[in-house]
Amino acid sequence: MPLLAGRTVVVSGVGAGLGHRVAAAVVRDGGNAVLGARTEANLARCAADIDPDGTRTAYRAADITDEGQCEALAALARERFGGIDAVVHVAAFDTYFGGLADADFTTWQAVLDVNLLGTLRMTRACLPALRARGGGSVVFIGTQSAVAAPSQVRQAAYAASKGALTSAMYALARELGPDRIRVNTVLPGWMWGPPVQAYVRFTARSEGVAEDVVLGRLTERMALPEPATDGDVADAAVFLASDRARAITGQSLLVNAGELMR
Ligand SMILES: NC(=O)C1=CN([C@@H]2O[C@H](COP(=O)(O)OP(=O)(O)OC[C@H]3O[C@@H](n4cnc5c(N)ncnc54)[C@H](O)[C@@H]3O)[C@@H](O)[C@H]2O)C=CC1
Ligand SMILES: Cc1ncc2c(c1O)C(=O)OC2
Repeated sequence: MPLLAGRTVVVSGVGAGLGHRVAAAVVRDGGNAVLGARTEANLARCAADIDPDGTRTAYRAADITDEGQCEALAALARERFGGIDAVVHVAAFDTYFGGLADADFTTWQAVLDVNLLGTLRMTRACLPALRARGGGSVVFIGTQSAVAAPSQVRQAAYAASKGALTSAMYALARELGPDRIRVNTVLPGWMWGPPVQAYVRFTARSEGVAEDVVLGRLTERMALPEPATDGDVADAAVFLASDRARAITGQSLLVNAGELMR
């Protein structure tokens, strides 16, 4: 049987990068994907791409800083597909990098409001539906920067927001375990998708070096020759979302081509 046959998975933060890949993997593996993000045009494009017939996707604009919009996304899943089996939280404020000395704490608060509280808001909105199914799976997307000195600097707010999410996972795994709701985290490292591709292009151009040189610097610390792609991270997320992970909860899974191994 396909991994997600008959299952409905809510995906937050469906833009050009990981969210699109998770949604695609859900449909590929036989599930229904309910897509949320702030920009409806991106959602329509994603749905048309992964499900041209429109039978296994539904979408609506949902900003995870707004509780009502989180609840509306969960309601859409119930209306369209009769419930929720899993939620994968991709949405994140991941573009802000700045040092502590010149920190603008208003921005730092916004990072926490999206990455930490937004993810928890969205989780809460899905809880009644997950409970009604007799169990389910919650998948957070963290970052390797939350668990080790990263290959990036000037991102204390971002790393802290994702680290707090990983910590919340432990408490929630215990809290929701009796209802057979599992809570796990995928920790990507440098993930080869549109945002990192744009970073490599930008850095190569601004330093006047070839893109291969910049990519070489990123992969230097990895055990494997190439970085993980957003598709690799999506595959880990749909595994954790599926019943094949039925005995796995409260766990962090690094998907980073072995970057921290040496
Ligand atoms: N790119 C990388 O190498 C890494 C990415 N990550 C994490 O992976 C996930 C996906 O990242 P990418 O594919 O790189 O970037 P992305 O830009 O595709 O993903 C973030 C998405 O969240 C959306 N979003 C932002 N604020 C939102 C809000 N308030 N409500 C709803 N949606 C909102 C954005 O519009 C975007 O579509 C993020 O959680 C990111 O923190 C973690 C480690 C490395
Ligand atoms: C948003 C983001 N971009 C790039 C990277 C990370 C990240 O969290 C990370 O942990 O390692 C590389």
